[in-house]
Amino acid sequence: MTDSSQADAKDAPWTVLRLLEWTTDFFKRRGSDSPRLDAEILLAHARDCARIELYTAFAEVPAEEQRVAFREMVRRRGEGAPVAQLVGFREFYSLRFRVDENVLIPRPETEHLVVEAIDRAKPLGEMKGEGSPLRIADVGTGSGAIAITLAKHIPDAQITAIDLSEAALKIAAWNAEHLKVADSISFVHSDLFESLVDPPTFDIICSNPPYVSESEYDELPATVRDYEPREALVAGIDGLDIIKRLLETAPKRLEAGGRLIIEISPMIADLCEELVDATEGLCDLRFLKDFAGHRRIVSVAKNVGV
Ligand SMILES: C[S@@+](CC[C@H](N)C(=O)[O-])C[C@H]1O[C@@H](n2cnc3c(N)ncnc32)[C@H](O)[C@@H]1O
Repeated sequence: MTDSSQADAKDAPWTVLRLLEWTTDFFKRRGSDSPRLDAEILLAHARDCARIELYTAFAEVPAEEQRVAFREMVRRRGEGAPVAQLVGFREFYSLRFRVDENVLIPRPETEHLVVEAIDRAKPLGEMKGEGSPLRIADVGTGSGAIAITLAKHIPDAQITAIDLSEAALKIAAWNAEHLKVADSISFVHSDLFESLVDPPTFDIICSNPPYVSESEYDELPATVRDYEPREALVAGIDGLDIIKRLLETAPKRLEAGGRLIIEISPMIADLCEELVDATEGLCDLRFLKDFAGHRRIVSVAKNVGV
């Protein structure tokens, strides 16, 4: 490039395309896994448009206030803030969930759990027959991603969404209201099932529990560790504290033939298998793999006749 063409490039207007290219490069240098996507989501948010609309606006120069808003989000993203927290939402199973620092940002892996629950709901619903709605629990509901998605996809299900965090329950209830399924879900503040009086039983218990060990937590990227709630992630020295308690309680809380479906870390899959084998009342253990081919979901039934 000659001196004069370099000067021209420097003075070129900050079009949508130029902003995206500069920001992508900046995020790449900051170690983002998805620099272009991050840049597009933030710019679309600053312009209050759909991401796809940026593609027909490459030559446009955003208004000054949009650039100021964008610059601030880019700065915070550069420091490690998750994109979902900057824009205030995350897509999960094609639904838009509000998120903030009080809830785990829903992850794509958790969609495998939802698929398994929807698949299992069909035969269980047929067994119960019309007029007997399926009862489903989502233990550790966070933003409500699992409970709300199931309410959208399993007609007439009665869903109990439980969390130990009152702040998370408020976000989940807001999401249920805005996604128009509030009538199907009861939100309960509880340590697992402990506050549920007069033990209700469920046809399906779902949970994406905390499953990170203390030592793994220290190794998590700062964009997770510094921004998402520790209580949503860590479960004791081996990551199994909550899973062990869920397995212990599940046989009492499930209908015969009902299913417990839990997301796990692939690193504890063998230990989970041992724990399930040692739990009386559970049978038919299946692991579902994520897109990387790792065992990510445990799906296990309660023995008929227990
Ligand atoms: C990994 S997050 C999952 C959030 C959401 N279900 C999702 O998949 O995106 C775990 C959630 O479990 C909640 N939690 C942790 N310990 C709990 C307990 N003992 N009883 C109920 N909820 C608990 C946390 O507050 C957090 O919201």
